[in-house]
Amino acid sequence: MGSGKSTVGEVLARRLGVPYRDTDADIVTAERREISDIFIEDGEPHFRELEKAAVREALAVHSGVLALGGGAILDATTRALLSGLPVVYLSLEVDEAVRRTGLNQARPLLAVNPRRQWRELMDARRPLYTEVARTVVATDDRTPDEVADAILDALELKDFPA
Ligand SMILES: Nc1ncnc2c1ncn2[C@@H]1O[C@H](COP(=O)(O)OP(=O)(O)O)[C@@H](O)[C@H]1O
Ligand SMILES: O=C(O)C1=C[C@@H](OP(=O)(O)O)[C@@H](O)[C@H](O)C1
Ligand SMILES: [Mg+2]
Repeated sequence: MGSGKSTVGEVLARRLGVPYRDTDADIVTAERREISDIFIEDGEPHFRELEKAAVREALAVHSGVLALGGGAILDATTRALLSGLPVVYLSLEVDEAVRRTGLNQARPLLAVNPRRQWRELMDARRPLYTEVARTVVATDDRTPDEVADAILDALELKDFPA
């Protein structure tokens, strides 16, 4: 959360001239309610089911850049679907994560004590991100454009689509 998946995903897709899609946005559109409302009204397990289906659907029909929500990789089926794809793990440190997500109530998992919550989530998830990612790109001192550049470098796509 806050590493810039949604922001950089869009920049990257534009650079590559391919479509962009974000599974959180897909869920919001399909449900006609915000992610935070889904968490409040139906709980996190229900959100995770919606998320798993949204990722499966997007991977089946979308070709381009896909931004996932930060917790999507908690699901083993999702991790299996991602294996072999050029998955990028956008990393960042806690100070910058809190600066970026700050007082934003859109992320229900960070609504109370964001610094501690973010650290705990990351400690649990880091091994899963590392497991599914082809490459890790640090985002702390980079603008979204610079992060997109670093991704293109890391995936050796600088000359795409030539
Ligand atoms: N490289 C960056 N530098 C500074 N701010 C950023 C950067 N990437 C994203 N942001 C900002 O951080 C917030 C979270 O970005 P977002 O793309 O929603 O992250 P994610 O989808 O990983 O949760 C947004 O306000 C966005 O404008
Ligand atoms: O990390 C998480 O568990 C979540 C991250 C969010 O997406 P971003 O990573 O795009 O903020 C969103 O899917 C939801 O609030 C849960
Ligand atoms: Mg996002």
